[in-house]
Amino acid sequence: MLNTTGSKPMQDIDEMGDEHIGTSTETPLRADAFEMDDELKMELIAKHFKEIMHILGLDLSDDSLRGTPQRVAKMYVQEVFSGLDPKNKPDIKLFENKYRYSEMLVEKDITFFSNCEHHFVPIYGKAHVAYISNGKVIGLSKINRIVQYFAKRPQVQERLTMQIGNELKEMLGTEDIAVVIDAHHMCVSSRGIKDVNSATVTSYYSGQFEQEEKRAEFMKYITLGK
Ligand SMILES: Nc1nc2c(ncn2[C@@H]2O[C@H](COP(=O)(O)OP(=O)(O)OP(=O)(O)O)[C@@H](O)[C@H]2O)c(=O)[nH]1
Ligand SMILES: [Zn+2]
Repeated sequence: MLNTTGSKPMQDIDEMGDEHIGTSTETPLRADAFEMDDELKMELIAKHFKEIMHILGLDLSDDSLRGTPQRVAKMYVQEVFSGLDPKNKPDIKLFENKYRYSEMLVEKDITFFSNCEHHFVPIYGKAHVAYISNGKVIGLSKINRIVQYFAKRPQVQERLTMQIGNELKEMLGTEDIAVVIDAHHMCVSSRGIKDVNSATVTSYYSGQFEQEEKRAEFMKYITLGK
């Protein structure tokens, strides 16, 4: 579901901070989020980032700083926030479960890097995912790709966890999905409270994973060897 505040022109950035209380697990995007192409987005981000650097008092004629606005713009659009755009969603083909494998499949220790939407600093950690096939099987690397796609957005960990869970549920046509994310937020470690040791754990359980026994089995696998 798209945020309907997006009917405003993109230039109207002073009004982009409108309060919008959504109940969805979708990332709150403006309706016109993809009207600009990536080239124009990078050009405008670079322009505004240059302004931020200028306001901070940095000398943009310095050799090392001169290219930074363009580097940041490219990094935002093509790398760290590329998962905002559905055109970058991984193309995933499923297979028939011809082996009739009926136990859970666990893809664990998927390293990801995301960014906190409150401070725009990194969140990094591990995602552990499991599903029980309802006839369809997914290539292993595609599970990692789904995690990376949703991580490459400004995020809160709860939403990241649910977006991965919901996507797998829909794609695989099974209710039986588990996602656990164990992550560090640099907004907690490098600033603010500056706690370098705490970690945040979130989970998504549906279908058979709502049973204590299945969760315990999943937990056993993700802690194997630790
Ligand atoms: N629930 C949740 N909170 C997050 C996440 N990432 C960051 N936060 C928190 O979002 C909150 C934002 O609080 P504010 O009080 O508006 O921000 P702040 O003044 O920078 O707060 P401090 O970090 O305590 O200095 C902070 O407590 C962050 O730790 C996340 O993924 N999930
Ligand atoms: Zn933060």
